[in-house]
Amino acid sequence: MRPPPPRLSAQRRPPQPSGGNLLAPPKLKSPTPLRPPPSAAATLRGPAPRGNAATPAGSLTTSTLAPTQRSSRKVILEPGHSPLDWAALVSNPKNNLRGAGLPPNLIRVTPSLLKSHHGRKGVDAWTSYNGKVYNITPYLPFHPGGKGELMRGAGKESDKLFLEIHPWVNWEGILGECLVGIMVSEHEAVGANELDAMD
Ligand code: HEM
Repeated sequence: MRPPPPRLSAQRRPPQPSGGNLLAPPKLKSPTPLRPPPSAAATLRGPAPRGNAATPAGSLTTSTLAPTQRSSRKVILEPGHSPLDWAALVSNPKNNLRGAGLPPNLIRVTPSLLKSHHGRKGVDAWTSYNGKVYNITPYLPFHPGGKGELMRGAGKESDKLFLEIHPWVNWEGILGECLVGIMVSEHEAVGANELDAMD
């Protein structure tokens, strides 16, 4: 038979689970004060992954991956190329981030036109995502994964690569100002290459 637990005044003692004589850990109010507010850069990304009670949304302190699988492939960006610097660049309408020599309207881009924008020999690098074509050249020095990684999508469709690596990144939020046009099949680009002119 167990000895009776030490007597404590009923007022001072929190309710105990039956059979337990350990004091409950102090209760934290809410996790919010422990977390810093989201950075301006974070607002350019998509919504934070949703968590559950064990892994609250936004908590990145735990991972189910082995340490070797977790190593980040982010690069150190040159000074002046932070996400905030990019945000400042895109917010200035004087910066033409679509590239020189394009009409103000969106253009029709055939697979061969996309392929010709490979990013070499002074030619801008274009890539497509969800059927839209973007000039990625101005974003190259700002890409947190490095220029080389981003260039893997140059001259071709990037949907698969992008979604494999960071499906949470808000593509349109970051590259919206670099939108060049939309993908069409090879024979659809007839006449003037301006979308308005067709309708
Ligand atoms: C060919 C396409 C792309 C490839 C192969 C690629 C590759 C990568 C890699 C390897 C990283 C580092 C991930 C890590 O280990 O933390 C990264 C990070 C990142 N990339 Fe890309 N990327 C591509 C396209 C893009 C595009 C088009 C954007 C913008 C619209 C973008 C925005 C970002 C951002 C914001 C991060 C940081 C992610 C974070 O902090 O969680 N990437 N990328």
